[in-house]
Amino acid sequence: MNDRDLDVRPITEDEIPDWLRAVAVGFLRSETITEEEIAARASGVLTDRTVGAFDDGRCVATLRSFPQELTAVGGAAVAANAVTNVTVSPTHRRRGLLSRMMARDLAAAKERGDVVATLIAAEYPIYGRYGFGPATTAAEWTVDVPRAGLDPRRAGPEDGGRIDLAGGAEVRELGPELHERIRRTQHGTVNRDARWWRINTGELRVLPGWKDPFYAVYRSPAGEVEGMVAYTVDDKWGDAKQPENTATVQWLIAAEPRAERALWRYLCAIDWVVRVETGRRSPDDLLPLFLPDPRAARITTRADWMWVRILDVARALEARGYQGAGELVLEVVDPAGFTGGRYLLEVGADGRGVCAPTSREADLTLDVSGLGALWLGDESAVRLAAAGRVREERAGAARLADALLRPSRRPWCPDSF
Ligand SMILES: CC(=O)SCCNC(=O)CCNC(=O)[C@H](O)C(C)(C)COP(=O)(O)OP(=O)(O)OC[C@H]1O[C@@H](n2cnc3c(N)ncnc32)[C@H](O)[C@@H]1OP(=O)(O)O
Repeated sequence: MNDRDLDVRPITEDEIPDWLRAVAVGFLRSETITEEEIAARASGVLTDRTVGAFDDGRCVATLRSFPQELTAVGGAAVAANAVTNVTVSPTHRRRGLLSRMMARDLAAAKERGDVVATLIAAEYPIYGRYGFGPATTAAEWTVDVPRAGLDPRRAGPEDGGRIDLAGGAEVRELGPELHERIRRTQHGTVNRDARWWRINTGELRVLPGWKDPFYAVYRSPAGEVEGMVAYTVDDKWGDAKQPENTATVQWLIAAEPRAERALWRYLCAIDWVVRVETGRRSPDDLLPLFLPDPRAARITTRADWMWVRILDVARALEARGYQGAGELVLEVVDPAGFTGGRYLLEVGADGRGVCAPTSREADLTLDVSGLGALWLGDESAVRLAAAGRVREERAGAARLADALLRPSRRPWCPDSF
């Protein structure tokens, strides 16, 4: 059969198990997955947004999307089309199946009125061609606890707050409200639905090998829940029978810096723990500043994390907040035809922007993927201009773009999806 004749189409309920097996093949896990896993994963599949390619009845390519809310700079949530489970079986690679699935999914998102599409890229070179740009950076830190300079006699938070261990059910009860508060202030975060909390507290097992983490909750002096962490600890002993355990953070969220500080210090003060692995944080995370010796916290992994594809330039630029006031004309090149054109962005003294098509001369010309990289403020227009990825049509325009677009803190997307 010619590949062009392979059907790329939404799957039916009956096809979900085959489709899930194809995902497992594409991600090099195994072709056999348990009935329990199929049942748990199937509950998250929206069949009308789940496509597959079928060859002789066998599913050989997969992609699905789901509705998501992404926090823009300034705290507003925009409607995002989150793309995930992208695979093409090794037998059918490089014949255009991903391009066909992606074109279809992005067109549907545009039609629906989503402002952006998002994804976590397995490999850097895959998604730029579809207009996605790397929009957040993930930094994983390792804390060398004995070098951090913390007082080993310390008993707990010095600020009058307290830390309690919690069970999964309590996390499902307290976590969603806390996270909702946090995501309205942190650009780059995405919503966590009830399913996320069930999966991440082990109530819904989508992958084999779940190990119950410890959960700790920080309450402020007034008794308000302000922070939460999930972490596991390994079991390692040195030759001289000294404990050498590593605490690995699954996720740590905090509504206030004091909660963040208390939780990091709590982790660094657990007896036996000599190393704390932080999991995905922002490169400008506060963690090192909470330690007497900040050099004890090193970034050990750093890479692009969430990618953003702008589907509607005007709405995306109006949804976010800005630093300072000014005007900028952007010529956005979008070969896929979703949102290309020349736009005038006018930012007022209140930090809000108005954006509309214009016939004025452009200040900057950039590909829509470049705008995706700039939109959450992680990337710099000056940097992209230096690398030839943004063209300055007027001297100083990239510097002006940075002054408007880059907030004082980096975006952070703690979640994988
Ligand atoms: C959001 C997520 O789910 S991320 C997970 C992505 N999935 C994986 O990494 C699993 C393993 N890999 C795969 O399943 C496949 O290789 C995929 C899905 C990445 C690509 O699927 P394919 O059907 O081979 O891609 P397709 O043939 O449509 O390629 C389109 C273009 O992208 C290029 N391309 C595709 N994958 C890659 C890659 N990994 N690296 C570099 N270029 C790539 C192709 O060369 C082609 O370029 P061209 O148009 O210049 O010729």
